[in-house]
Amino acid sequence: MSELLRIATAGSVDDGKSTLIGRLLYDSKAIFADQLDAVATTSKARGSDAPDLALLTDGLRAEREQGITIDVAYRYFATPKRKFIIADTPGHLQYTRNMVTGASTADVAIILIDARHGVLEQSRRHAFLASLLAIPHLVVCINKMDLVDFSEEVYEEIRSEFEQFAAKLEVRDLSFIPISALTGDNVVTRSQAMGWYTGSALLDHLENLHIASDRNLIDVRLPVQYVIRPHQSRDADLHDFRGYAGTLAGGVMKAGDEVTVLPLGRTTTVSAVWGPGGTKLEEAFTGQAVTVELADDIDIARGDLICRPQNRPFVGQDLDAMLCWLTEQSSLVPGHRYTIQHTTRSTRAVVEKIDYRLDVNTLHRDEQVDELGLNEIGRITLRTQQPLLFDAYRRSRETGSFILIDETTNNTVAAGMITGPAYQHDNVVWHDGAVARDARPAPGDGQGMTLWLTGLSGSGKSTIAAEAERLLNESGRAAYLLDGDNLRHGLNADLGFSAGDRAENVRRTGAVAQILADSGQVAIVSLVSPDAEARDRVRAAHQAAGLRFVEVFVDTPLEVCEARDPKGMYARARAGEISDFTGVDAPYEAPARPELTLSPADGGVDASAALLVAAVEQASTTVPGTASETITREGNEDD
Ligand SMILES: Nc1ncnc2c1ncn2[C@@H]1O[C@H](COP(=O)(O)OS(=O)(=O)O)[C@@H](OP(=O)(O)O)[C@H]1O
Ligand SMILES: Nc1ncnc2c1ncn2[C@@H]1O[C@H](COP(=O)(O)OP(=O)(O)O)[C@@H](O)[C@H]1O
Repeated sequence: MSELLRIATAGSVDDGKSTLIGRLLYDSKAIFADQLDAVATTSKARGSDAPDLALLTDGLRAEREQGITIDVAYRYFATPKRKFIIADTPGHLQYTRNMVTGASTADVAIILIDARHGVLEQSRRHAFLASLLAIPHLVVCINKMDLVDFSEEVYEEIRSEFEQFAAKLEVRDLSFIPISALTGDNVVTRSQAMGWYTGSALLDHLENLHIASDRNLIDVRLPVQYVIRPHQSRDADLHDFRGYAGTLAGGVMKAGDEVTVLPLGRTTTVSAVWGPGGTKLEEAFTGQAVTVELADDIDIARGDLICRPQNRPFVGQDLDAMLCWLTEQSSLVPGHRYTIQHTTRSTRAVVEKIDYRLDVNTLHRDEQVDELGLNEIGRITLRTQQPLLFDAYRRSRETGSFILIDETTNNTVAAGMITGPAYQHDNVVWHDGAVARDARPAPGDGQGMTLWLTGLSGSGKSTIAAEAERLLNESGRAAYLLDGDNLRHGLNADLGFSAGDRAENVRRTGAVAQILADSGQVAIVSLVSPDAEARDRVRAAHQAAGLRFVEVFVDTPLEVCEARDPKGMYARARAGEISDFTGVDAPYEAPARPELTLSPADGGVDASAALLVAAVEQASTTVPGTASETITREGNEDD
C-alpha cells in the first residue's frame, strides 16, 4: 500500500497556488479527461492556447465564494509511488483560520513565494503557522522563476532571507525549490532552464519525503470513543464481548501489553486488538481505528484513555496553550465559559488569562491584551471542569490539541495547541530553609553528591546505576537513582529529543539531583545527556552550591550498544522509525575530563557497579564544591 502524504499549501492566489496545484494534477495525469477538456475549452474561449491550470481549482473557489461552508477544499491525486491529499486553503484574510483547521494533520506544508516579491510578511506568517502546527516538513517553492530570468541570485537571496527567519522557529525539515508553476519548471519534471539547481523537482521531492518516522510510535494513547458492552449484541457469540473502540492516537498496541486506564489508574492487560470489520490484529499502529479487549472488567467510559503504565499523559485541569481564535462573531474574553472538545472527551472550560498575543508576522509578544479577535493567536491559561488526559502538542498532535465551542451558538470558536500543564509560577521567591546542610540527620554519613552517568543508549547506564544504588543502600548509604527513562514519564514527560529538549532534560534532572545531594543523599543520574556543555552547566551549578559532582562516562562503543539493543531502539532508528537517535542520527559528545570512565572491559555489571561505589567513597574525601579529581582505581592507579 502506498503511503498517503497530506499536503497543506500556503500562499495567496497571486502567488500561483491554484496554478501549482493544477500543474501537479495535470502533469501527474491525475485529472480526468473531461475536466481537462473543459479547462482547454474555457482557456481557448478566454483567448489562450495553453490551458489555464488555475481553472482546475476554480470550481472549488466558486463554491467557497458562495458561502463559507467549505473553508478548506481537499484534492486527491496519486502517482504510482504515492497517494496525495492537498488541503487547498484559500488565501486572504481567513488564511490563519483556514490553515489552522486545514493543516493540523498535514505531513508537509508547501509555502509559495513569488520570486519577484521575495519574502513578504505573509511568507513569514505561513512559516510561523507551519511551525506552530508542528507540520514536520516544510517546502518553500520560490515560484515565477520564469519572470526573474530563472536567476540563481534571486533564488539564493530569498532562500537565505527565509532561512534566517525560520531559524527562530522550530522547523525540523526545510527545503527550497525554484519553480515556475505556469511553465512547469521543477514541478513534475526537472527544469532545463535552471541547470544551477541540483535538487529534485517538487513532485519527486513529495514522492520521496520520508514520513514514517514522523509518527509517534512511542507514546501509546487510545482515547476511548465507544464502549461496546456485553449483552448489547444480539449475536450470541458476542454476548459477553466488552470492547473499547477508538483511534489509536499514538504508539503501538498488541495483545499481551500491560496497560493503564486513565483517569481511574487501573492496570490490566490487552487481551485482543481488533481492526475495522472485526479482523484480529497482531499489532495496531498510530492512526488506526481499533477495538481492544482487556483482561479485567474495568469501568471505562467514553473520554477515558488507555496508555502504558510507565508512559502516561498529563492528567489535569489547568493547561497552557497556544490558541487561535476562529470567528468574527465574538472575541475570546477571559472568564467566558466554553465547551472544550479534547480527543473524545468534552467538558466545560474557562480561559483564565491571556498571557500574550503573538504578532505572527514579527513574532512580537504583546502582553497587554484582554481579548483575541478573528485569526489572532495567543498564549492562554485554561481551566477545565473535568480533568483532561493530555500531552504537549509538540509531542502528540492528537492528544495535544483541542477546540473550543461556543455553548450558545454551537460554533467552533477556537483551535488550541497545548504547550503543557499550567503551573502557578508568578512571583516566586526562593526561601532559605532553617536547617543547615550539615545539621541534617542525613542518612549514611551525610556526604551528599551527584554521580552523573552519561553514555549512549544501551551503554549500560541504567543497569550499572541500579546495581550501584542497591549496593550503596545496602551498605547504609542513602542513594537514589534518577533514571532518564523514568523521569520522562513524569517530571520530564513534556520533553522530546530535540537538542533543546535534551538540554532542558539535563537541566531539570540536574536540579533534582542537586536537591537530593543537598539533602545528604547520593543522587545517581543515568541520562544519555549527549551535550557536554549542558552537563558542564550542571557541574557548575553543583560547585556553586558547594556540592560534589562526579561525572562518569559509560564508554561502551556504539557497535556494542547496537548489538545489545535492549529495547530494540537502534533497530527502529536504523529503520527510520525513530529520528534524532543518539549515535545514529544525533550527536553524542563524550566528556573531556570525566572523573571516572567505565567500559565493558571492566568485567561486567557487578565490576562496574563496584567501581561506582568506590568512586563515592573516594569523592567523599574531597572538599565539596571543588573540581574533583579523576577517580583512581584500586590496584590500577594508572587508569
Ligand atoms: N531519539 C532518541 N535518542 C535517544 N534516546 C531515545 C530517543 N528516543 C527514545 N529514546 C529512549 O529514551 C532514553 C534516553 O532518554 P534520556 O532522557 O536519557 O536522553 S537525553 O539525556 O535527553 O538525551 C533512551 O533510553 P536508554 O536506552 O535507557 O538510554 C532511549 O531508550
Ligand atoms: N558490562 C556491562 N555493563 C552494563 N550493561 C551490560 C554489560 N554487559 C551487558 N550489559 C547489558 O546491556 C544492557 C544495557 O542496557 P541499559 O542498562 O538499559 O543501558 P542504558 O541505560 O545505558 O540505555 C542491559 O541489558 C545489560 O544487561
